[in-house]
Amino acid sequence: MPKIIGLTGGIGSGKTTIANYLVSLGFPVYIADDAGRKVMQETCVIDAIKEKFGAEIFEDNVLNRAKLAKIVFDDPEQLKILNAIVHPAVKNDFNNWLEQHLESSLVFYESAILFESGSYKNFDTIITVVAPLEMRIARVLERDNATREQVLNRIKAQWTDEQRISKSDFVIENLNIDYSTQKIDEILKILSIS
Ligand SMILES: CC(C)(COP(=O)(O)OP(=O)(O)OC[C@H]1O[C@@H](n2cnc3c(N)ncnc32)[C@H](O)[C@@H]1O)[C@@H](O)C(=O)NCCC(=O)NCCS
Ligand SMILES: Nc1ncnc2c1ncn2[C@@H]1O[C@H](COP(=O)(O)OP(=O)(O)OP(=O)(O)O)[C@@H](O)[C@H]1O
Repeated sequence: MPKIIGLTGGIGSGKTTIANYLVSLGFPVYIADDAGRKVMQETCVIDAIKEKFGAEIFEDNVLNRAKLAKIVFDDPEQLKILNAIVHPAVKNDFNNWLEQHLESSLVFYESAILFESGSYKNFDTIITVVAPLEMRIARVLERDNATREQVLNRIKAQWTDEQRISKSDFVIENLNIDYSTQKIDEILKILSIS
């Protein structure tokens, strides 16, 4: 059974960038955002979302993600409802994915909400990526063509870096990609020894 390493960090911290580096090294990495998108195309999940949020957030049976994002990131109670629908499906999807990687010694689970969702309890080690708040916001504004308010609403739905650091085994301050990849290399050496 592989050791499962959680990789987390707030929106715009750079965890997907670091996840891509791990993939380039040949490690199996499970990307929770991608899994979320995948399971949200399953009929049972679509039906549950329609029931709770209304069919009007779908156009030609395709979910308008921006419309749903507005609803759930403006109201924590609505986000809880959506999480309760999607997260169990992602957990099931991850277990199926893990079955494909039983021969690996190390696999990674990348998600912005490892702590918030409680899934960190299933992992041996947690690596958290951090960056100054304004740097994270600027990165997401550029990447997603989002508004500052939209980014801040997502940040409000997530733990703070201080909260994450207090429960992490390793912390990478991702100001510079070269430094971050060097830090990951150091962590990998420690993990492969332990
Ligand atoms: C509301 C949705 C449709 C918006 O989709 P959109 O394409 O705009 O965002 P995407 O899913 O790519 O997420 C982008 C980033 O938003 C943040 N975010 C997404 N979901 C959540 C959440 N439940 N809580 C806090 N932050 C979140 C994360 O930083 C994530 O990396 C989508 O985020 C969603 O379905 N979220 C609930 C399910 C979920 O938690 N998915 C993420 C991992 S399982
Ligand atoms: N050290 C860095 N220097 C400059 N830009 C960076 C750095 N790290 C990441 N980025 C860029 O910042 C943006 C956010 O990075 P990334 O997508 O990896 O964040 P994330 O933590 O996965 O965010 P999300 O929670 O939205 O998935 C991307 O456009 C990425 O290319």
